[in-house]
Amino acid sequence: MSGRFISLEGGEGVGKSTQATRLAEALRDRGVDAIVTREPGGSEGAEAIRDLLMQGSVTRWSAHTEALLFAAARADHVEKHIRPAVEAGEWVICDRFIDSTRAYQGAQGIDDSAILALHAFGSKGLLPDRTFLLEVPQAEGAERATARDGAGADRFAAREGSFHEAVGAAFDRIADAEPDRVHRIDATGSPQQVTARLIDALSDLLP
Ligand SMILES: Nc1ncnc2c1ncn2[C@@H]1O[C@H](COP(=O)(O)OP(=O)(O)OP(=O)(O)O)[C@@H](O)[C@H]1O
Ligand SMILES: Cc1cn([C@H]2C[C@H](O)[C@@H](COP(=O)(O)O)O2)c(=O)[nH]c1=O
Repeated sequence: MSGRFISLEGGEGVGKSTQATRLAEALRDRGVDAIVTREPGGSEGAEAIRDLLMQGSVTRWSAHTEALLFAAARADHVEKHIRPAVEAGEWVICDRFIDSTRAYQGAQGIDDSAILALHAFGSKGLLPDRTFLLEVPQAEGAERATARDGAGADRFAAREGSFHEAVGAAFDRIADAEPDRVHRIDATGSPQQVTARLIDALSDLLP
C-alpha cells in the first residue's frame, strides 16, 4: 500500500518542528509507520545545500539563486528519500516543502509560476497529500523563535518584520487558492492541543 506525504508549513517559530515530531509519534501510536524529514535538507545532498543556504550574510544569495538552490535540494530529497518512503508505505511528515519556496522566495519577488516550473522539472511536481498551515500571530511566532535561537538567527529569521509579514501573506494566498490540499491549523495553545487538532484534521486519511 502506498503511504502518505504530509507537509507542515508556516512562518518562523509557529511550531512546525515540534509538531512534526509529535504528529509522527501520534500516528505511530495509531499503528501508522511514520517518519519525519525537513527542508531544506532531508537527504545527504540536500543537507549540504542547506548549509550553503542557511549560513552567511542575508545578502549572500540573490532571491533567484535561492530559488534554484531550494529547488535543487528538494529534487534530491524527493528522489532519494520522500518518494521511496511513500512508495514503501510510510507516512512522510515533512517540516516545510514547496509552499515555503512559494512564500519566502515569492515574498522576494520570484514569480509563483517560475517556482512551480522549477518544481515540475526538479521534483516532477510532487505535491503533499495534505499540507497544514500552522497559524499563530506573527509576534508570538517571532517571540518563540527568539527564545529558542537567541542571537543565533539564520539568514532568513534575521530579516526584518516586513519580510515576515509578506511571507505570511503569501502563505495565506496559497491556502485560499488550494483549500483541498492546504488546511489551516490554529497553532496557539499547548503543543498537545495543536497535535490533537492535526490528528483531527487527518481523520479522513487515517486507515
Ligand atoms: N504550542 C507551543 N507553545 C509554546 N511554545 C511552543 C509551542 N510549540 C513549540 N514551541 C516552542 O517554540 C519554539 C519554536 O518551535 P519550533 O522550533 O517547533 O517552530 P518552527 O515552526 O519549526 O520554527 P522555525 O521555522 O523558525 O524553525 C521552540 O522553542 C518550541 O519548543
Ligand atoms: C524550505 C524553504 C525554507 N526557507 C527558509 C525558511 C526558514 O527561514 C529557513 C529554514 O529554517 P528552519 O528552521 O529549518 O525552518 O529557510 C525558504 O526560504 N525557502 C524554502 O523553500
